[in-house]
Amino acid sequence: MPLIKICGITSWNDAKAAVDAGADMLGFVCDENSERLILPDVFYEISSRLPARIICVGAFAGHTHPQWRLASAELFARFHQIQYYDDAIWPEVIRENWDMRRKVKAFHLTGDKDLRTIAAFNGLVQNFLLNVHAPAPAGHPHPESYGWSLAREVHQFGKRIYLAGGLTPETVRAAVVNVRPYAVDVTVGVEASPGVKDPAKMAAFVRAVRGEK
Ligand SMILES: O=C(O)c1ccccc1N[C@@H]1O[C@H](COP(=O)(O)O)[C@@H](O)[C@H]1O
Repeated sequence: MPLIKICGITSWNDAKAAVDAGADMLGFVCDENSERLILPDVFYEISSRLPARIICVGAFAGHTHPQWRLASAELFARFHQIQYYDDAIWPEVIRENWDMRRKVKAFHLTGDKDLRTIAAFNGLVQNFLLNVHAPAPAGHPHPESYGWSLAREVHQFGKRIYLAGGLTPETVRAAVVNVRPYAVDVTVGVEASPGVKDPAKMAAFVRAVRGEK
């Protein structure tokens, strides 16, 4: 069974609902342009109240909020993992101190060419997050699962694969069966509105991952 990461948590109510639904990992977005930005003091408060089993992931892409750029090593230590796209502006404290086993390199997987980019990171991190949004070539026999078949090819690198990209309670079971990821990662598919989670959608997502009705 893959681990379940619910990303874009912005409040204690949403964090609690995600935990109650059965999430294993919670993602906290540090990008100042995201509708799901969380500030350090709110993250501190939420992370202080979470059960010990929950893995906290800091999500970095683009313009890291100034408060996060200046945040202390002690606060960053509350992130069990850091997930990052190449365009992320790194806080100094992460650049210098982070263990590769706790880094999750995120990629947009849009086609075959991205597999070569991913190969170049093979020796650098142990976890790959694949944000799959790959339109199938014209006439492809299985357009609905083309992106997942690309994601499956990434297993050749022997990394932990975190599968993301438009997953919903309706699609996640097929994604799990197709790709067999280490973890699934969802944001928009379990939201009521941008930055606000829907408890019923989170519960349905978890049931679907587990293959329950
Ligand atoms: O969702 C954001 O705003 C965000 C901002 C910065 C880094 C990561 C972010 N979210 C990640 O987006 C993918 C796909 O999520 P979705 O389910 O397709 O909405 C996922 O990895 C999130 O962690």
